[in-house]
Amino acid sequence: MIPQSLSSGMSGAGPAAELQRITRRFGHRTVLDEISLTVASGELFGLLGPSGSGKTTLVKLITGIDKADAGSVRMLGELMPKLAMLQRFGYMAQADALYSELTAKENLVFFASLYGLSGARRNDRIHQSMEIVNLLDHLNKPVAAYSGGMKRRLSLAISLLHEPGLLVLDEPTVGIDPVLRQSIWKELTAMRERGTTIILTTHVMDEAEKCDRLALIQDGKLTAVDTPEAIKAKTGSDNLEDAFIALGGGARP
Ligand SMILES: Nc1ncnc2c1ncn2[C@@H]1O[C@H](COP(=O)(O)OP(=O)(O)OP(=O)(O)O)[C@@H](O)[C@H]1O
Repeated sequence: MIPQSLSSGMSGAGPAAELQRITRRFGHRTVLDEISLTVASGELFGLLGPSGSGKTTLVKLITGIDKADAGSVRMLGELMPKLAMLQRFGYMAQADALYSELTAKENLVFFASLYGLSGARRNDRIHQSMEIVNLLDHLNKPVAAYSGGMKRRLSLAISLLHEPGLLVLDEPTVGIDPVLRQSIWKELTAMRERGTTIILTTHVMDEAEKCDRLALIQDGKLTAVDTPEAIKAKTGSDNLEDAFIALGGGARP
Protein backbone atom coordinates (compact mmCIF):
# COMPACT_ATOMS: atom_id res chain seq x y z
CA MET A 1 0.00 0.00 0.00
CA ILE A 2 1.02 3.56 -0.59
CA PRO A 3 1.37 5.61 2.59
CA GLN A 4 -1.03 8.41 3.38
CA SER A 5 1.59 11.01 2.52
CA LEU A 6 1.15 10.26 -1.19
CA SER A 7 -1.57 12.82 -1.39
CA SER A 8 0.25 15.44 0.62
CA GLY A 9 0.34 18.89 -0.83
CA MET A 10 -2.80 18.48 -2.90
CA SER A 11 -5.58 19.33 -0.48
CA GLY A 12 -7.02 22.77 -0.86
CA ALA A 13 -4.91 23.37 -3.96
CA GLY A 14 -6.11 25.03 -7.17
CA PRO A 15 -6.55 23.03 -10.37
CA ALA A 16 -4.03 20.25 -10.98
CA ALA A 17 -3.81 21.14 -14.66
CA GLU A 18 -5.12 24.03 -16.70
CA LEU A 19 -4.85 24.11 -20.47
CA GLN A 20 -5.82 27.23 -22.35
CA ARG A 21 -6.31 27.15 -26.10
CA ILE A 22 -3.52 24.69 -26.72
CA THR A 23 -2.52 24.18 -30.31
CA ARG A 24 0.20 21.79 -31.48
CA ARG A 25 1.23 21.39 -35.08
CA PHE A 26 3.61 18.97 -36.70
CA GLY A 27 4.60 20.47 -40.04
CA HIS A 28 1.39 21.63 -41.69
CA ARG A 29 -0.72 19.26 -39.63
CA THR A 30 -2.65 20.59 -36.62
CA VAL A 31 -2.67 17.70 -34.17
CA LEU A 32 -4.27 19.60 -31.25
CA ASP A 33 -6.58 22.45 -32.08
CA GLU A 34 -7.25 25.08 -29.39
CA ILE A 35 -7.84 22.67 -26.54
CA SER A 36 -8.98 24.20 -23.25
CA LEU A 37 -9.35 21.94 -20.25
CA THR A 38 -9.17 22.10 -16.47
CA VAL A 39 -8.45 19.08 -14.29
CA ALA A 40 -9.41 19.65 -10.66
CA SER A 41 -7.18 18.64 -7.81
CA GLY A 42 -8.05 15.11 -6.68
CA GLU A 43 -9.80 14.07 -9.90
CA LEU A 44 -9.34 10.81 -11.72
CA PHE A 45 -9.46 12.23 -15.22
CA GLY A 46 -9.49 10.15 -18.40
CA LEU A 47 -8.44 11.16 -21.91
CA LEU A 48 -10.24 8.97 -24.39
CA GLY A 49 -9.93 8.95 -28.15
CA PRO A 50 -9.08 6.86 -31.20
CA SER A 51 -5.53 6.01 -32.10
CA GLY A 52 -3.80 9.10 -33.47
CA SER A 53 -6.35 11.55 -32.04
CA GLY A 54 -3.70 13.42 -30.02
CA LYS A 55 -3.87 11.93 -26.49
CA THR A 56 -0.15 11.31 -26.11
CA THR A 57 0.65 14.70 -27.59
CA LEU A 58 -1.67 16.29 -25.02
CA VAL A 59 -0.08 14.35 -22.16
CA LYS A 60 3.38 15.44 -23.31
CA LEU A 61 2.26 19.07 -23.24
CA ILE A 62 0.75 18.70 -19.76
CA THR A 63 3.99 17.22 -18.41
CA GLY A 64 6.18 19.77 -20.17
CA ILE A 65 7.97 17.18 -22.30
CA ASP A 66 6.72 18.98 -25.39
CA LYS A 67 5.80 22.61 -25.92
CA ALA A 68 2.64 23.92 -27.54
CA ASP A 69 2.77 26.18 -30.61
CA ALA A 70 0.08 28.35 -29.05
CA GLY A 71 -1.77 28.50 -25.76
CA SER A 72 -0.62 27.82 -22.22
CA VAL A 73 -0.37 24.89 -19.85
CA ARG A 74 -0.26 25.22 -16.07
CA MET A 75 0.44 22.30 -13.83
CA LEU A 76 -0.19 22.78 -10.11
CA GLY A 77 -0.32 26.49 -10.86
CA GLU A 78 3.08 26.60 -12.61
CA LEU A 79 3.49 27.54 -16.24
CA MET A 80 4.88 24.55 -18.15
CA PRO A 81 7.39 23.46 -19.28
CA LYS A 82 9.36 23.89 -16.07
CA LEU A 83 12.20 21.58 -15.09
CA ALA A 84 11.67 22.00 -11.34
CA MET A 85 8.19 20.50 -11.74
CA LEU A 86 9.67 17.08 -12.52
CA GLN A 87 9.75 16.14 -8.85
CA ARG A 88 6.13 17.12 -8.32
CA PHE A 89 4.41 14.64 -10.60
CA GLY A 90 4.79 11.04 -11.66
CA TYR A 91 4.77 10.28 -15.36
CA MET A 92 4.39 6.98 -17.11
CA ALA A 93 5.06 7.38 -20.82
CA GLN A 94 3.59 5.15 -23.50
CA ALA A 95 7.03 4.04 -24.61
CA ASP A 96 8.90 2.66 -21.61
CA ALA A 97 11.94 4.78 -20.78
CA LEU A 98 14.01 2.05 -19.15
CA TYR A 99 17.67 1.02 -19.27
CA SER A 100 17.37 -2.55 -20.49
CA GLU A 101 20.94 -3.57 -19.66
CA LEU A 102 20.38 -2.63 -16.00
CA THR A 103 18.32 -4.56 -13.47
CA ALA A 104 14.92 -3.26 -12.39
CA LYS A 105 16.43 -2.23 -9.06
CA GLU A 106 19.23 -0.30 -10.78
CA ASN A 107 16.63 1.49 -12.89
CA LEU A 108 14.61 2.35 -9.78
CA VAL A 109 17.73 3.61 -7.95
CA PHE A 110 18.56 5.81 -10.94
CA PHE A 111 15.08 7.37 -11.10
CA ALA A 112 14.94 7.67 -7.30
CA SER A 113 18.09 9.78 -7.43
CA LEU A 114 16.47 12.07 -10.02
CA TYR A 115 13.63 12.54 -7.55
CA GLY A 116 16.04 13.28 -4.71
CA LEU A 117 15.33 10.06 -2.81
CA SER A 118 18.13 8.32 -0.91
CA GLY A 119 18.92 6.01 2.01
CA ALA A 120 16.23 4.10 3.87
CA ARG A 121 13.41 6.14 2.35
CA ARG A 122 14.59 5.32 -1.15
CA ASN A 123 14.73 1.60 -0.30
CA ASP A 124 11.28 1.70 1.30
CA ARG A 125 9.79 3.47 -1.69
CA ILE A 126 11.37 1.01 -4.14
CA HIS A 127 9.91 -1.85 -2.11
CA GLN A 128 6.44 -0.32 -1.85
CA SER A 129 6.25 0.70 -5.52
CA MET A 130 7.34 -2.72 -6.75
CA GLU A 131 4.89 -4.39 -4.39
CA ILE A 132 2.02 -2.44 -5.95
CA VAL A 133 2.87 -3.70 -9.42
CA ASN A 134 3.62 -7.20 -8.14
CA LEU A 135 7.24 -7.26 -9.30
CA LEU A 136 9.11 -7.67 -6.03
CA ASP A 137 10.31 -11.14 -7.02
CA HIS A 138 11.90 -9.71 -10.16
CA LEU A 139 13.72 -6.76 -8.62
CA ASN A 140 17.19 -8.01 -9.50
CA LYS A 141 16.44 -9.21 -13.02
CA PRO A 142 17.85 -7.27 -15.98
CA VAL A 143 15.07 -5.33 -17.69
CA ALA A 144 16.13 -6.99 -20.96
CA ALA A 145 14.68 -10.21 -19.49
CA TYR A 146 11.33 -8.55 -18.65
CA SER A 147 8.21 -9.13 -20.77
CA GLY A 148 6.40 -6.14 -22.30
CA GLY A 149 3.79 -6.19 -19.53
CA MET A 150 6.48 -6.36 -16.84
CA LYS A 151 8.19 -3.31 -18.37
CA ARG A 152 4.86 -1.43 -18.24
CA ARG A 153 4.51 -2.35 -14.57
CA LEU A 154 8.06 -1.27 -13.82
CA SER A 155 7.39 2.06 -15.55
CA LEU A 156 4.32 2.48 -13.35
CA ALA A 157 6.38 1.68 -10.24
CA ILE A 158 8.90 4.36 -11.28
CA SER A 159 6.13 6.94 -11.62
CA LEU A 160 5.02 6.17 -8.04
CA LEU A 161 8.48 6.27 -6.46
CA HIS A 162 8.41 9.79 -5.07
CA GLU A 163 4.75 9.61 -3.92
CA PRO A 164 3.61 12.38 -6.24
CA GLY A 165 0.33 14.20 -5.62
CA LEU A 166 -0.26 14.16 -9.38
CA LEU A 167 0.13 11.15 -11.65
CA VAL A 168 0.05 11.34 -15.45
CA LEU A 169 -0.24 7.89 -17.02
CA ASP A 170 -0.24 7.24 -20.77
CA GLU A 171 -2.12 3.97 -21.31
CA PRO A 172 -0.96 2.45 -18.03
CA THR A 173 -2.56 -0.97 -18.48
CA VAL A 174 -1.75 -1.82 -22.09
CA GLY A 175 -0.23 -5.29 -22.25
CA ILE A 176 -1.08 -6.08 -18.65
CA ASP A 177 -3.14 -9.20 -17.91
CA PRO A 178 -6.71 -8.79 -16.59
CA VAL A 179 -5.99 -9.91 -13.01
CA LEU A 180 -3.12 -7.50 -12.55
CA ARG A 181 -5.00 -4.79 -14.41
CA GLN A 182 -7.72 -5.09 -11.83
CA SER A 183 -5.29 -4.85 -8.94
CA ILE A 184 -3.57 -1.80 -10.50
CA TRP A 185 -6.98 -0.14 -10.89
CA LYS A 186 -7.78 -0.92 -7.27
CA GLU A 187 -4.59 0.87 -6.31
CA LEU A 188 -5.28 3.84 -8.60
CA THR A 189 -8.76 4.17 -7.10
CA ALA A 190 -7.34 3.99 -3.58
CA MET A 191 -4.80 6.70 -4.46
CA ARG A 192 -7.58 8.89 -5.81
CA GLU A 193 -9.49 8.37 -2.57
CA ARG A 194 -6.43 9.60 -0.69
CA GLY A 195 -6.45 12.77 -2.78
CA THR A 196 -3.99 12.00 -5.58
CA THR A 197 -4.89 13.57 -8.92
CA ILE A 198 -4.63 11.06 -11.77
CA ILE A 199 -4.72 11.95 -15.45
CA LEU A 200 -4.62 8.96 -17.75
CA THR A 201 -5.19 8.01 -21.34
CA THR A 202 -7.07 4.86 -22.22
CA HIS A 203 -8.65 2.93 -25.05
CA VAL A 204 -10.51 0.67 -22.65
CA MET A 205 -14.16 1.55 -22.04
CA ASP A 206 -14.49 -0.11 -18.65
CA GLU A 207 -11.47 1.91 -17.50
CA ALA A 208 -13.04 5.09 -18.85
CA GLU A 209 -16.18 4.29 -16.81
CA LYS A 210 -14.10 4.40 -13.63
CA CYS A 211 -12.96 7.99 -14.23
CA ASP A 212 -14.58 10.94 -12.43
CA ARG A 213 -14.58 12.87 -15.72
CA LEU A 214 -13.57 12.16 -19.27
CA ALA A 215 -12.35 14.28 -22.13
CA LEU A 216 -13.19 12.78 -25.50
CA ILE A 217 -10.68 13.73 -28.21
CA GLN A 218 -11.28 13.31 -31.90
CA ASP A 219 -8.97 14.66 -34.58
CA GLY A 220 -7.27 16.96 -32.10
CA LYS A 221 -10.51 18.51 -30.83
CA LEU A 222 -12.44 17.95 -27.64
CA THR A 223 -15.91 16.64 -28.39
CA ALA A 224 -17.02 16.27 -24.77
CA VAL A 225 -15.71 16.86 -21.26
CA ASP A 226 -17.96 15.48 -18.55
CA THR A 227 -18.67 12.58 -16.22
CA PRO A 228 -19.18 9.21 -17.93
CA GLU A 229 -22.82 9.26 -16.81
CA ALA A 230 -23.45 12.74 -18.24
CA ILE A 231 -21.78 11.85 -21.53
CA LYS A 232 -24.01 8.79 -21.89
CA ALA A 233 -27.13 10.74 -20.87
CA LYS A 234 -26.36 13.57 -23.30
CA THR A 235 -26.15 11.15 -26.21
CA GLY A 236 -28.96 8.86 -25.02
CA SER A 237 -26.49 5.94 -24.99
CA ASP A 238 -26.31 2.94 -22.67
CA ASN A 239 -22.57 2.71 -22.94
CA LEU A 240 -19.58 4.95 -23.58
CA GLU A 241 -18.69 3.31 -26.86
CA ASP A 242 -22.05 4.26 -28.38
CA ALA A 243 -21.82 7.72 -26.81
CA PHE A 244 -18.41 8.18 -28.33
CA ILE A 245 -19.65 7.26 -31.79
CA ALA A 246 -22.74 9.48 -31.36
CA LEU A 247 -20.39 12.38 -30.65
CA GLY A 248 -18.78 11.91 -34.03
CA GLY A 249 -16.12 9.27 -33.37
CA GLY A 250 -15.60 7.61 -36.73
CA ALA A 251 -13.13 5.03 -35.54
CA ARG A 252 -13.65 3.31 -32.24
CA PRO A 253 -11.20 4.17 -29.49
N1 LIG B 1 6.86 14.17 -33.23
C1 LIG B 1 5.88 14.03 -34.15
N2 LIG B 1 6.08 14.40 -35.42
C2 LIG B 1 5.10 14.30 -36.36
N3 LIG B 1 3.86 13.83 -36.09
C3 LIG B 1 3.61 13.44 -34.83
C4 LIG B 1 4.60 13.53 -33.79
N4 LIG B 1 4.04 13.08 -32.63
C5 LIG B 1 2.77 12.73 -32.94
N5 LIG B 1 2.51 12.96 -34.25
C6 LIG B 1 1.22 12.72 -34.94
O1 LIG B 1 0.22 13.36 -34.19
C7 LIG B 1 -0.98 12.58 -34.19
C8 LIG B 1 -1.41 12.33 -32.77
O2 LIG B 1 -0.51 11.42 -32.16
P1 LIG B 1 -0.66 10.94 -30.66
O3 LIG B 1 0.48 10.00 -30.39
O4 LIG B 1 -0.82 12.10 -29.78
O5 LIG B 1 -2.04 10.13 -30.74
P2 LIG B 1 -2.71 9.19 -29.66
O6 LIG B 1 -4.12 9.62 -29.55
O7 LIG B 1 -1.91 9.18 -28.41
O8 LIG B 1 -2.63 7.78 -30.36
P3 LIG B 1 -2.49 6.30 -29.71
O9 LIG B 1 -3.77 6.04 -29.00
O10 LIG B 1 -2.30 5.42 -30.90
O11 LIG B 1 -1.30 6.34 -28.81
C9 LIG B 1 -0.66 11.32 -34.96
O12 LIG B 1 -1.14 11.47 -36.28
C10 LIG B 1 0.84 11.24 -34.96
O13 LIG B 1 1.31 10.61 -36.10
